[in-house]
Amino acid sequence: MSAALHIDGLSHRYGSRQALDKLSLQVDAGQCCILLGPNGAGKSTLFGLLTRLLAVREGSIRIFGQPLRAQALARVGVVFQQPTLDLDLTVEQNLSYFGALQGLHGKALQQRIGAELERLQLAARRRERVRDLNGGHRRRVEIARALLHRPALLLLDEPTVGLDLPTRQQLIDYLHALARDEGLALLWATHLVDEIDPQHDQLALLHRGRLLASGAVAPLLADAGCHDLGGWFQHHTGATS
Ligand SMILES: Nc1ncnc2c1ncn2[C@@H]1O[C@H](COP(=O)(O)OP(=O)(O)OP(=O)(O)O)[C@@H](O)[C@H]1O
Repeated sequence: MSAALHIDGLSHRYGSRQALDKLSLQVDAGQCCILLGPNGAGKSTLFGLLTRLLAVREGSIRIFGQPLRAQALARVGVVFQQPTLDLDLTVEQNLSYFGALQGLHGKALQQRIGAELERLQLAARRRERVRDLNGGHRRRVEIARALLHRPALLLLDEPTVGLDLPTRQQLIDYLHALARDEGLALLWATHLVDEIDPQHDQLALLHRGRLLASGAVAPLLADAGCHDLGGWFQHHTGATS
């Protein structure tokens, strides 16, 4: 079976600045891959390439074995770093608009909206304007929207930025459960090691555009002679997480 996401030899430069350098990475169905990297590591550049905001000039990206075209992107959900909801529309209107773009209509669309809002404990907020929601609720609406068309691969670019600790923890648990219980493949960019589930997650450490290490947590720590992920991150990047 093809990997959910297969990246091979991917490079990208802005003028003379090499933002990504021959990155190869694979994420399988049911796997949560945490893409760790300090500021400027190349995480947003990678997300730009994965979502076709940037053109792939060197290397390749395949989604379930397909090249990165509209058909393959239909199986992908994305939560960008910056919120992209329309604040003057209600939760339902934001989701309806997006659902229609994904080819969902009528009863089926209403059912999908109801189901995702219910799962994220947002059903009571359905008719509220997004402007009236707090940051944690807005993020949950964005996640509901990204899952509306039942993607098999979910891309998350620092999804917990700006949230308080309890809200962050709820989201972290919810996202991990999507991989563990529902078989989604997740690629989740962050610079916070406390978002990692050391038992189940795969790690990919990006630094100055290059993949320094990847794999399961325990062998990576053992290889580097480190006892915890904070120390491991610092050992490789010189940065604190
Ligand atoms: N549009 C651009 N033009 C020129 N250089 C850029 C551009 N976007 C990013 N870069 C550079 O490319 C490198 C990778 O940046 P990128 O934003 O992908 O990193 P990041 O890991 O997402 O960082 P952050 O966590 O700060 O968002 C950095 O050196 C950055 O300065």
